[in-house]
Amino acid sequence: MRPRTRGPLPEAVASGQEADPAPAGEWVSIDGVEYRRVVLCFLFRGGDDSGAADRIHGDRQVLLGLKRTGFGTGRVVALGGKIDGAETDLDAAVREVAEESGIGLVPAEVRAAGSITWQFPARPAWNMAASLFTAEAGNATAVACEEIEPRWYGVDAIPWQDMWQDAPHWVPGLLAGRPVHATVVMSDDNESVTGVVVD
Ligand SMILES: Nc1[nH]c(=O)nc2c1ncn2[C@H]1C[C@H](O)[C@@H](COP(=O)(O)OP(=O)(O)OP(=O)(O)O)O1
Repeated sequence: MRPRTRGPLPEAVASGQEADPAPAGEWVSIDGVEYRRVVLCFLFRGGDDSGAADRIHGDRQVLLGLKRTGFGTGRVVALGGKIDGAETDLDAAVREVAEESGIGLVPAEVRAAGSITWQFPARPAWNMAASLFTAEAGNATAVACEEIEPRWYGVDAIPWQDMWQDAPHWVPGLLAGRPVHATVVMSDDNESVTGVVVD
C-alpha cells in the first residue's frame, strides 16, 4: 500500500448514493481511497515461537476476543482499534491490548507483522487500514472489558465461523509467524468478500 496523506477525518465519506458521517479517528488516503487508521495485535503464548516450520502445532495459543460493543459486535476479532491523535501505530497497539485485555506489553518486544486494508465500497465510512503486530504474552492473564471478551484459542482451533469472512485468507499467515500484507474488498452486503490479495 502507498499512503499519500495522513491526518484528521474527512467531513464525510461518499459511497455514491449516500455520504456517511466519517467516524472519528485518523484517516489515511491510499491510492485515492480513504481509510480509518487502526491497529491489530495478535498475542501468543505457549508452544514454539522459534520460527520453526511446525510451530503452528502443539499447544501454541493466540488471544482473540468476542466484540461486545461498537464495530463488529458479535464477531471474534484480534485485539485492536483506532489510532488516537499523534500516537505511533506501535503505541496504539500497546494501548489497545492494555485496554482490551489488561495485558501490559513492552513496546520493544512487540513485532511489526504487516498491514491490511479493508474496503467497504457500499459503506466507505467503514474502510480501515490496519498495521498488524504480534507479541508473546507469556503467562499474563487476559481480563475482559466492556468492549471485548478476550479468550485464548489453540492456533489450530480458530473459530473461523465467528470471525469476519475475510479472516481465513490472511490470519493463517500470522499464525504461522509470517508477516502479512493484504488488501480486502468487501461485497455490497458488507459481510462477504469480493476480492482479497495477500502477499
Ligand atoms: N473485515 C474485517 N475483518 C477483520 O478481521 N477485522 C476487521 C474488519 N474490518 C474491521 N476490522 C477490525 C479492525 C479494527 O481493529 C476493528 C474496529 O475498530 P474499533 O475497535 O476501533 O471499532 P469501535 O467502533 O469498536 O471503536 P470504539 O467505538 O472506539 O470502541 O475492526
